[in-house]
Amino acid sequence: MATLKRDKGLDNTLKVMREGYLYTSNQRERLGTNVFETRALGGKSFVVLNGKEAAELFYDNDKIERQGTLPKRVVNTLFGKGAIHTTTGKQHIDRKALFMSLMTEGNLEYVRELTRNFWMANTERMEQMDEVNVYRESIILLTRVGTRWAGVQAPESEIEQIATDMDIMIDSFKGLGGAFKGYRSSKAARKRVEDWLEDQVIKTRKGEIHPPKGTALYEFARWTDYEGNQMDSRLCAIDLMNTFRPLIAINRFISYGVLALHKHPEAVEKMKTVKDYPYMFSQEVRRFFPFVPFLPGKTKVEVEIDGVTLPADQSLVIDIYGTTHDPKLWDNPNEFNPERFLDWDGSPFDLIPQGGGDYWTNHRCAGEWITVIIMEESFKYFANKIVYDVPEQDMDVNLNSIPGYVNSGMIISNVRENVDRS
Ligand code: HEM
Repeated sequence: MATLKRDKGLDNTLKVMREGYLYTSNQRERLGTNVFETRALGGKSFVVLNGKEAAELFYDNDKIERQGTLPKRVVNTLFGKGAIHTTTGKQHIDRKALFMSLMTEGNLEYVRELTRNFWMANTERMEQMDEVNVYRESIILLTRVGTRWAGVQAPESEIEQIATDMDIMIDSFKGLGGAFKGYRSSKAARKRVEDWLEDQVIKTRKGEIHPPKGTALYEFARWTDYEGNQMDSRLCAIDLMNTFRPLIAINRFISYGVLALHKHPEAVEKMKTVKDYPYMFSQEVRRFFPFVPFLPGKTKVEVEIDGVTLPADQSLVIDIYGTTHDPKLWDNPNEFNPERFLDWDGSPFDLIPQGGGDYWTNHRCAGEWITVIIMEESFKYFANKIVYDVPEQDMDVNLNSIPGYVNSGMIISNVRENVDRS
Protein backbone atom coordinates (compact mmCIF):
# COMPACT_ATOMS: atom_id res chain seq x y z
CA MET A 1 0.00 0.00 0.00
CA ALA A 2 1.49 3.37 -1.02
CA THR A 3 1.59 6.26 1.43
CA LEU A 4 -0.12 9.53 0.63
CA LYS A 5 2.40 12.22 -0.32
CA ARG A 6 1.84 15.84 0.68
CA ASP A 7 2.53 19.28 -0.59
CA LYS A 8 3.86 20.64 2.68
CA GLY A 9 2.62 24.04 3.74
CA LEU A 10 -0.10 25.00 6.19
CA ASP A 11 -2.18 26.71 3.54
CA ASN A 12 -1.30 26.49 -0.15
CA THR A 13 -4.21 28.61 -1.39
CA LEU A 14 -1.99 31.43 -2.61
CA LYS A 15 0.31 28.96 -4.31
CA VAL A 16 -2.67 27.38 -6.07
CA MET A 17 -3.85 30.80 -7.25
CA ARG A 18 -0.32 31.69 -8.39
CA GLU A 19 0.34 28.47 -10.30
CA GLY A 20 -3.28 28.15 -11.45
CA TYR A 21 -4.07 25.23 -13.73
CA LEU A 22 -0.48 24.02 -13.49
CA TYR A 23 -0.36 23.72 -9.68
CA THR A 24 -1.56 20.11 -9.61
CA SER A 25 0.66 18.84 -12.43
CA ASN A 26 3.65 20.68 -10.91
CA GLN A 27 3.02 18.88 -7.63
CA ARG A 28 2.47 15.50 -9.25
CA GLU A 29 5.77 15.86 -11.04
CA ARG A 30 7.60 17.09 -7.93
CA LEU A 31 6.17 14.42 -5.62
CA GLY A 32 6.33 11.63 -8.22
CA THR A 33 2.77 10.54 -7.50
CA ASN A 34 -0.64 10.80 -9.09
CA VAL A 35 -2.57 11.35 -5.83
CA PHE A 36 -1.41 13.86 -3.24
CA GLU A 37 -2.67 15.89 -0.32
CA THR A 38 -2.55 19.63 -0.01
CA ARG A 39 -3.94 22.20 2.43
CA ALA A 40 -5.98 25.12 1.14
CA LEU A 41 -8.92 27.43 1.94
CA GLY A 42 -7.88 28.04 5.53
CA GLY A 43 -5.63 25.01 5.98
CA LYS A 44 -8.25 22.39 5.11
CA SER A 45 -6.90 19.06 3.86
CA PHE A 46 -7.77 18.12 0.26
CA VAL A 47 -6.65 15.06 -1.65
CA VAL A 48 -6.12 15.84 -5.32
CA LEU A 49 -7.20 13.10 -7.73
CA ASN A 50 -6.37 12.90 -11.41
CA GLY A 51 -7.20 10.70 -14.40
CA LYS A 52 -9.87 8.33 -15.63
CA GLU A 53 -9.88 5.93 -12.68
CA ALA A 54 -10.12 8.89 -10.34
CA ALA A 55 -13.09 10.25 -12.30
CA GLU A 56 -14.79 6.85 -12.06
CA LEU A 57 -14.36 6.98 -8.29
CA PHE A 58 -15.39 10.62 -8.05
CA TYR A 59 -18.69 9.91 -9.81
CA ASP A 60 -19.52 6.83 -7.74
CA ASN A 61 -22.44 8.08 -5.62
CA ASP A 62 -22.00 5.22 -3.12
CA LYS A 63 -18.48 6.34 -2.32
CA ILE A 64 -18.35 10.09 -2.85
CA GLU A 65 -20.59 12.86 -1.48
CA ARG A 66 -20.77 16.16 -3.34
CA GLN A 67 -23.30 17.98 -1.17
CA GLY A 68 -21.82 20.60 1.15
CA THR A 69 -18.43 20.58 -0.56
CA LEU A 70 -18.75 23.62 -2.82
CA PRO A 71 -17.26 26.79 -1.30
CA LYS A 72 -20.10 28.94 0.10
CA ARG A 73 -18.94 31.92 -1.87
CA VAL A 74 -19.27 30.07 -5.18
CA VAL A 75 -22.77 28.94 -4.24
CA ASN A 76 -23.78 32.47 -3.21
CA THR A 77 -22.54 34.12 -6.38
CA LEU A 78 -22.30 31.56 -9.17
CA PHE A 79 -24.98 28.92 -8.65
CA GLY A 80 -27.41 30.48 -6.14
CA LYS A 81 -28.67 29.23 -2.76
CA GLY A 82 -30.40 25.87 -3.04
CA ALA A 83 -29.35 25.43 -6.70
CA ILE A 84 -29.36 21.95 -8.28
CA HIS A 85 -25.57 21.81 -7.80
CA THR A 86 -26.02 21.78 -4.02
CA THR A 87 -28.58 18.94 -3.87
CA THR A 88 -28.00 15.25 -3.31
CA GLY A 89 -29.75 11.85 -3.44
CA LYS A 90 -33.42 11.65 -4.31
CA GLN A 91 -33.84 15.44 -4.40
CA HIS A 92 -31.00 15.77 -6.92
CA ILE A 93 -32.25 12.99 -9.19
CA ASP A 94 -35.77 14.42 -9.10
CA ARG A 95 -34.71 17.96 -10.02
CA LYS A 96 -32.02 16.85 -12.46
CA ALA A 97 -34.71 15.02 -14.43
CA LEU A 98 -36.40 18.40 -14.89
CA PHE A 99 -33.22 19.90 -16.36
CA MET A 100 -32.64 16.91 -18.60
CA SER A 101 -36.27 16.97 -19.79
CA LEU A 102 -35.38 20.22 -21.60
CA MET A 103 -32.79 18.44 -23.74
CA THR A 104 -35.24 17.19 -26.34
CA GLU A 105 -34.34 16.85 -30.00
CA GLY A 106 -36.52 19.88 -30.75
CA ASN A 107 -34.96 22.06 -28.07
CA LEU A 108 -31.44 21.07 -29.14
CA GLU A 109 -32.21 21.81 -32.77
CA TYR A 110 -33.74 25.12 -31.72
CA VAL A 111 -30.61 26.22 -29.86
CA ARG A 112 -28.59 25.36 -32.98
CA GLU A 113 -30.91 27.44 -35.12
CA LEU A 114 -30.88 30.36 -32.68
CA THR A 115 -27.08 30.39 -32.56
CA ARG A 116 -26.78 30.29 -36.34
CA ASN A 117 -29.41 32.99 -36.85
CA PHE A 118 -28.19 35.35 -34.15
CA TRP A 119 -24.61 35.20 -35.47
CA MET A 120 -25.82 35.87 -39.02
CA ALA A 121 -27.98 38.75 -37.81
CA ASN A 122 -25.03 40.12 -35.85
CA THR A 123 -22.75 40.33 -38.89
CA GLU A 124 -23.82 43.82 -39.87
CA ARG A 125 -23.13 45.13 -36.36
CA MET A 126 -19.65 43.58 -36.38
CA GLU A 127 -18.94 44.97 -39.87
CA GLN A 128 -19.53 48.43 -38.49
CA MET A 129 -17.21 48.02 -35.54
CA ASP A 130 -13.52 48.98 -35.77
CA GLU A 131 -12.62 45.99 -33.65
CA VAL A 132 -14.69 43.10 -32.33
CA ASN A 133 -13.73 41.58 -29.00
CA VAL A 134 -14.97 38.02 -29.57
CA TYR A 135 -15.17 37.27 -25.84
CA ARG A 136 -17.32 40.33 -25.18
CA GLU A 137 -19.40 40.10 -28.36
CA SER A 138 -20.21 36.45 -27.63
CA ILE A 139 -21.53 37.27 -24.16
CA ILE A 140 -24.18 39.53 -25.63
CA LEU A 141 -25.02 37.15 -28.43
CA LEU A 142 -25.27 34.18 -26.07
CA THR A 143 -27.48 36.17 -23.72
CA ARG A 144 -29.88 36.60 -26.61
CA VAL A 145 -29.68 32.89 -27.47
CA GLY A 146 -30.00 31.77 -23.84
CA THR A 147 -32.92 33.97 -22.82
CA ARG A 148 -34.84 33.17 -26.00
CA TRP A 149 -34.15 29.44 -25.60
CA ALA A 150 -35.28 29.48 -21.97
CA GLY A 151 -38.44 31.40 -22.87
CA VAL A 152 -37.74 34.36 -20.60
CA GLN A 153 -38.51 37.92 -21.65
CA ALA A 154 -35.36 40.01 -22.01
CA PRO A 155 -36.13 43.48 -23.42
CA GLU A 156 -33.56 44.66 -25.97
CA SER A 157 -32.75 47.69 -23.80
CA GLU A 158 -31.67 45.38 -20.95
CA ILE A 159 -29.69 42.76 -22.87
CA GLU A 160 -26.31 44.42 -22.25
CA GLN A 161 -26.97 44.74 -18.52
CA ILE A 162 -28.15 41.12 -18.25
CA ALA A 163 -25.09 39.96 -20.22
CA THR A 164 -22.77 41.94 -17.95
CA ASP A 165 -24.44 40.57 -14.81
CA MET A 166 -24.08 37.01 -16.10
CA ASP A 167 -20.43 37.55 -16.85
CA ILE A 168 -19.79 39.01 -13.38
CA MET A 169 -21.38 35.94 -11.78
CA ILE A 170 -19.41 33.52 -13.94
CA ASP A 171 -16.16 35.32 -13.20
CA SER A 172 -16.83 35.10 -9.48
CA PHE A 173 -15.19 31.70 -9.14
CA LYS A 174 -11.84 33.44 -9.36
CA GLY A 175 -12.53 34.64 -5.81
CA LEU A 176 -11.85 31.20 -4.38
CA GLY A 177 -8.70 32.06 -2.51
CA GLY A 178 -8.45 34.95 -0.05
CA ALA A 179 -10.26 38.25 -0.34
CA PHE A 180 -12.32 38.71 -3.46
CA LYS A 181 -13.07 42.28 -4.29
CA GLY A 182 -15.67 41.33 -6.85
CA TYR A 183 -17.81 39.47 -4.28
CA ARG A 184 -20.19 42.34 -3.62
CA SER A 185 -20.73 43.16 -7.25
CA SER A 186 -21.33 39.45 -7.98
CA LYS A 187 -23.95 39.30 -5.24
CA ALA A 188 -25.58 42.48 -6.54
CA ALA A 189 -25.60 41.09 -10.10
CA ARG A 190 -27.15 37.87 -8.82
CA LYS A 191 -29.88 39.75 -6.94
CA ARG A 192 -30.80 41.80 -10.02
CA VAL A 193 -31.12 38.72 -12.21
CA GLU A 194 -32.94 36.66 -9.57
CA ASP A 195 -35.47 39.50 -9.07
CA TRP A 196 -36.07 39.76 -12.80
CA LEU A 197 -36.59 36.00 -13.20
CA GLU A 198 -38.68 35.54 -10.06
CA ASP A 199 -41.09 38.13 -11.40
CA GLN A 200 -41.50 36.05 -14.57
CA VAL A 201 -42.01 32.83 -12.61
CA ILE A 202 -44.77 34.50 -10.56
CA LYS A 203 -46.40 36.02 -13.64
CA THR A 204 -46.29 32.66 -15.46
CA ARG A 205 -47.94 30.96 -12.50
CA LYS A 206 -50.65 33.62 -12.40
CA GLY A 207 -51.23 33.28 -16.15
CA GLU A 208 -50.13 36.86 -16.80
CA ILE A 209 -47.43 35.80 -19.27
CA HIS A 210 -47.40 32.74 -21.49
CA PRO A 211 -43.98 31.22 -22.21
CA PRO A 212 -44.18 28.44 -24.82
CA LYS A 213 -44.52 24.84 -23.61
CA GLY A 214 -41.16 23.09 -23.51
CA THR A 215 -39.23 26.22 -22.55
CA ALA A 216 -37.40 26.29 -19.23
CA LEU A 217 -39.65 29.04 -17.88
CA TYR A 218 -42.84 27.14 -18.70
CA GLU A 219 -41.60 23.79 -17.39
CA PHE A 220 -39.88 25.10 -14.24
CA ALA A 221 -42.82 27.30 -13.22
CA ARG A 222 -45.20 24.30 -13.43
CA TRP A 223 -42.94 21.57 -12.11
CA THR A 224 -43.73 19.78 -8.87
CA ASP A 225 -41.23 17.62 -6.98
CA TYR A 226 -41.63 13.97 -5.97
CA GLU A 227 -43.73 15.09 -3.01
CA GLY A 228 -46.01 17.15 -5.23
CA ASN A 229 -44.65 20.55 -4.12
CA GLN A 230 -43.99 23.48 -6.44
CA MET A 231 -40.59 25.12 -6.11
CA ASP A 232 -40.57 28.28 -4.04
CA SER A 233 -40.61 31.15 -6.58
CA ARG A 234 -37.11 32.35 -5.58
CA LEU A 235 -35.59 28.89 -5.86
CA CYS A 236 -37.40 28.42 -9.15
CA ALA A 237 -35.80 31.66 -10.41
CA ILE A 238 -32.38 30.45 -9.24
CA ASP A 239 -32.59 27.14 -11.07
CA LEU A 240 -34.24 28.74 -14.08
CA MET A 241 -31.14 30.92 -14.27
CA ASN A 242 -29.07 27.72 -14.11
CA THR A 243 -30.58 26.72 -17.45
CA PHE A 244 -29.09 29.68 -19.32
CA ARG A 245 -26.50 31.58 -17.24
CA PRO A 246 -23.92 28.85 -17.91
CA LEU A 247 -24.78 29.07 -21.60
CA ILE A 248 -23.31 32.58 -21.57
CA ALA A 249 -20.02 31.10 -20.28
CA ILE A 250 -19.58 29.43 -23.66
CA ASN A 251 -18.16 32.83 -24.71
CA ARG A 252 -14.83 31.65 -23.26
CA PHE A 253 -14.83 28.57 -25.47
CA ILE A 254 -15.82 30.66 -28.51
CA SER A 255 -12.92 33.08 -28.01
CA TYR A 256 -10.58 30.09 -27.52
CA GLY A 257 -11.90 28.53 -30.72
CA VAL A 258 -11.40 31.70 -32.76
CA LEU A 259 -7.86 31.80 -31.41
CA ALA A 260 -7.37 28.16 -32.47
CA LEU A 261 -8.74 28.93 -35.97
CA HIS A 262 -6.18 31.73 -36.21
CA LYS A 263 -3.28 29.58 -35.04
CA HIS A 264 -4.29 26.59 -37.18
CA PRO A 265 -5.43 28.10 -40.50
CA GLU A 266 -5.86 24.61 -42.01
CA ALA A 267 -8.80 24.16 -39.61
CA VAL A 268 -10.74 26.91 -41.42
CA GLU A 269 -10.77 24.87 -44.63
CA LYS A 270 -11.45 21.60 -42.83
CA MET A 271 -14.44 23.19 -41.12
CA LYS A 272 -16.00 23.35 -44.61
CA THR A 273 -14.78 20.11 -46.08
CA VAL A 274 -14.15 17.45 -43.44
CA LYS A 275 -17.12 15.51 -42.12
CA ASP A 276 -17.72 16.06 -38.38
CA TYR A 277 -14.85 18.53 -38.19
CA PRO A 278 -16.91 21.22 -36.34
CA TYR A 279 -17.74 18.56 -33.73
CA MET A 280 -14.13 17.36 -33.38
CA PHE A 281 -12.80 20.90 -33.28
CA SER A 282 -15.29 21.86 -30.56
CA GLN A 283 -14.40 18.83 -28.45
CA GLU A 284 -10.72 19.66 -28.78
CA VAL A 285 -11.33 23.27 -27.72
CA ARG A 286 -13.13 21.97 -24.62
CA ARG A 287 -10.29 19.55 -23.87
CA PHE A 288 -7.32 21.74 -24.66
CA PHE A 289 -8.14 25.16 -23.20
CA PRO A 290 -8.45 25.91 -19.47
CA PHE A 291 -11.79 26.61 -17.88
CA VAL A 292 -13.10 24.73 -14.81
CA PRO A 293 -9.93 23.77 -12.89
CA PHE A 294 -11.21 21.24 -10.31
CA LEU A 295 -14.38 20.03 -8.63
CA PRO A 296 -14.81 19.23 -4.93
CA GLY A 297 -16.25 16.22 -3.12
CA LYS A 298 -15.62 14.07 -0.07
CA THR A 299 -15.41 10.37 0.66
CA LYS A 300 -18.46 8.72 2.23
CA VAL A 301 -16.53 5.56 3.05
CA GLU A 302 -12.92 4.41 3.02
CA VAL A 303 -11.75 4.26 -0.60
CA GLU A 304 -8.66 3.17 -2.46
CA ILE A 305 -7.11 4.98 -5.40
CA ASP A 306 -3.74 4.43 -7.07
CA GLY A 307 -2.73 2.15 -4.21
CA VAL A 308 -3.50 4.81 -1.57
CA THR A 309 -6.23 4.32 1.04
CA LEU A 310 -8.26 7.39 1.95
CA PRO A 311 -10.47 7.45 5.05
CA ALA A 312 -14.16 8.32 5.09
CA ASP A 313 -14.94 12.06 5.28
CA GLN A 314 -11.78 13.08 3.42
CA SER A 315 -12.21 16.19 1.24
CA LEU A 316 -11.15 15.69 -2.35
CA VAL A 317 -10.84 17.54 -5.57
CA ILE A 318 -10.83 16.01 -9.01
CA ASP A 319 -8.31 17.74 -11.26
CA ILE A 320 -10.30 18.61 -14.37
CA TYR A 321 -7.55 20.32 -16.32
CA GLY A 322 -5.05 17.62 -15.29
CA THR A 323 -7.38 14.86 -16.51
CA THR A 324 -7.99 16.52 -19.87
CA HIS A 325 -4.19 16.82 -20.23
CA ASP A 326 -3.24 13.42 -18.81
CA PRO A 327 -0.65 11.85 -21.16
CA LYS A 328 -2.01 8.41 -20.21
CA LEU A 329 -5.32 9.39 -21.79
CA TRP A 330 -4.33 11.78 -24.56
CA ASP A 331 -1.36 11.46 -26.95
CA ASN A 332 0.66 14.67 -26.90
CA PRO A 333 -1.92 16.34 -24.66
CA ASN A 334 -0.41 19.80 -25.08
CA GLU A 335 -0.88 19.70 -28.83
CA PHE A 336 -4.12 21.05 -30.33
CA ASN A 337 -5.36 18.22 -32.53
CA PRO A 338 -9.10 17.93 -33.30
CA GLU A 339 -8.54 14.70 -35.25
CA ARG A 340 -7.85 12.87 -32.00
CA PHE A 341 -11.65 12.74 -31.68
CA LEU A 342 -11.98 10.67 -34.86
CA ASP A 343 -11.79 7.47 -32.85
CA TRP A 344 -12.60 8.65 -29.33
CA ASP A 345 -14.76 6.09 -27.54
CA GLY A 346 -17.00 8.69 -25.85
CA SER A 347 -15.97 7.67 -22.33
CA PRO A 348 -17.78 9.66 -19.61
CA PHE A 349 -14.59 9.71 -17.52
CA ASP A 350 -11.82 11.25 -19.65
CA LEU A 351 -13.21 14.28 -21.48
CA ILE A 352 -14.55 15.97 -18.34
CA PRO A 353 -14.37 19.76 -18.81
CA GLN A 354 -18.02 19.88 -17.73
CA GLY A 355 -17.86 17.04 -15.23
CA GLY A 356 -18.28 13.32 -15.92
CA GLY A 357 -20.37 10.27 -15.16
CA ASP A 358 -24.08 10.06 -15.86
CA TYR A 359 -26.23 13.07 -16.71
CA TRP A 360 -29.29 11.91 -14.76
CA THR A 361 -27.73 10.57 -11.56
CA ASN A 362 -24.45 12.49 -11.25
CA HIS A 363 -23.81 16.22 -11.19
CA ARG A 364 -22.47 16.12 -14.73
CA CYS A 365 -23.30 19.31 -16.63
CA ALA A 366 -26.87 19.32 -17.91
CA GLY A 367 -25.88 21.67 -20.71
CA GLU A 368 -23.00 19.74 -22.26
CA TRP A 369 -24.88 18.88 -25.46
CA ILE A 370 -26.02 22.48 -25.81
CA THR A 371 -22.47 23.67 -25.30
CA VAL A 372 -21.09 21.52 -28.11
CA ILE A 373 -23.94 22.53 -30.45
CA ILE A 374 -23.40 26.25 -29.81
CA MET A 375 -19.66 25.84 -30.30
CA GLU A 376 -20.12 23.95 -33.59
CA GLU A 377 -22.44 26.61 -34.98
CA SER A 378 -20.21 29.46 -33.79
CA PHE A 379 -17.06 27.97 -35.32
CA LYS A 380 -18.85 27.21 -38.59
CA TYR A 381 -19.88 30.86 -38.65
CA PHE A 382 -16.40 32.22 -37.98
CA ALA A 383 -14.82 29.83 -40.49
CA ASN A 384 -17.38 29.99 -43.29
CA LYS A 385 -19.67 32.95 -43.04
CA ILE A 386 -17.32 35.86 -42.40
CA VAL A 387 -13.76 36.86 -43.13
CA TYR A 388 -11.77 39.15 -40.87
CA ASP A 389 -8.30 40.33 -39.91
CA VAL A 390 -6.54 39.53 -36.67
CA PRO A 391 -4.63 42.60 -35.49
CA GLU A 392 -1.55 42.57 -33.24
CA GLN A 393 -2.64 41.75 -29.70
CA ASP A 394 -1.76 39.68 -26.64
CA MET A 395 -3.23 36.29 -27.54
CA ASP A 396 -1.61 34.41 -24.68
CA VAL A 397 -3.72 32.15 -22.52
CA ASN A 398 -2.26 32.39 -19.06
CA LEU A 399 -2.41 29.01 -17.33
CA ASN A 400 -1.34 30.62 -14.06
CA SER A 401 -4.60 32.50 -13.69
CA ILE A 402 -8.00 30.99 -12.86
CA PRO A 403 -10.35 31.22 -14.72
CA GLY A 404 -8.38 31.18 -17.96
CA TYR A 405 -9.02 33.45 -20.92
CA VAL A 406 -7.30 34.84 -24.01
CA ASN A 407 -5.54 37.91 -22.60
CA SER A 408 -6.89 40.24 -25.29
CA GLY A 409 -10.35 38.64 -25.34
CA MET A 410 -9.52 37.72 -28.99
CA ILE A 411 -9.85 40.79 -31.17
CA ILE A 412 -10.80 40.63 -34.84
CA SER A 413 -11.23 43.56 -37.22
CA ASN A 414 -12.40 44.38 -40.72
CA VAL A 415 -15.23 41.85 -40.53
CA ARG A 416 -16.91 41.17 -43.89
CA GLU A 417 -19.57 38.72 -45.00
CA ASN A 418 -18.07 35.76 -46.85
CA VAL A 419 -20.45 35.39 -49.75
CA ASP A 420 -19.70 33.72 -53.04
CA ARG A 421 -21.76 35.85 -55.43
CA SER A 422 -20.49 34.16 -58.59
C1 HEM B 1 -18.96 26.84 -20.93
C2 HEM B 1 -19.83 25.89 -20.83
C3 HEM B 1 -20.04 25.11 -19.57
C4 HEM B 1 -19.14 24.64 -18.68
C5 HEM B 1 -17.63 24.79 -18.69
C6 HEM B 1 -19.89 23.93 -17.67
C7 HEM B 1 -19.32 23.26 -16.62
C8 HEM B 1 -20.03 22.55 -15.67
C9 HEM B 1 -19.44 21.80 -14.60
C10 HEM B 1 -17.97 21.60 -14.36
C11 HEM B 1 -20.45 21.30 -13.86
C12 HEM B 1 -20.32 20.48 -12.57
C13 HEM B 1 -20.14 19.02 -12.82
C14 HEM B 1 -20.04 18.29 -11.51
O1 HEM B 1 -20.23 18.89 -10.44
O2 HEM B 1 -19.76 17.10 -11.52
C15 HEM B 1 -21.69 21.74 -14.45
C16 HEM B 1 -22.92 21.47 -13.95
C17 HEM B 1 -24.07 22.00 -14.46
N1 HEM B 1 -24.21 22.70 -15.64
FE1 HEM B 1 -22.73 23.26 -16.86
N2 HEM B 1 -21.21 24.01 -17.97
C18 HEM B 1 -21.35 24.72 -19.13
C19 HEM B 1 -22.51 24.97 -19.80
C20 HEM B 1 -23.76 24.71 -19.32
C21 HEM B 1 -24.98 25.01 -20.02
C22 HEM B 1 -25.09 25.56 -21.43
C23 HEM B 1 -25.99 24.69 -19.19
C24 HEM B 1 -27.44 24.84 -19.53
C25 HEM B 1 -28.35 23.97 -19.35
C26 HEM B 1 -25.40 24.14 -17.97
C27 HEM B 1 -26.09 23.70 -16.87
C28 HEM B 1 -25.52 23.03 -15.81
C29 HEM B 1 -26.28 22.51 -14.68
C30 HEM B 1 -27.77 22.66 -14.46
C31 HEM B 1 -25.38 21.86 -13.84
C32 HEM B 1 -25.66 21.18 -12.52
C33 HEM B 1 -25.88 19.71 -12.75
C34 HEM B 1 -26.10 18.95 -11.47
O3 HEM B 1 -25.81 19.45 -10.38
O4 HEM B 1 -26.57 17.81 -11.57
N3 HEM B 1 -24.05 24.17 -18.10
N4 HEM B 1 -21.41 22.49 -15.57
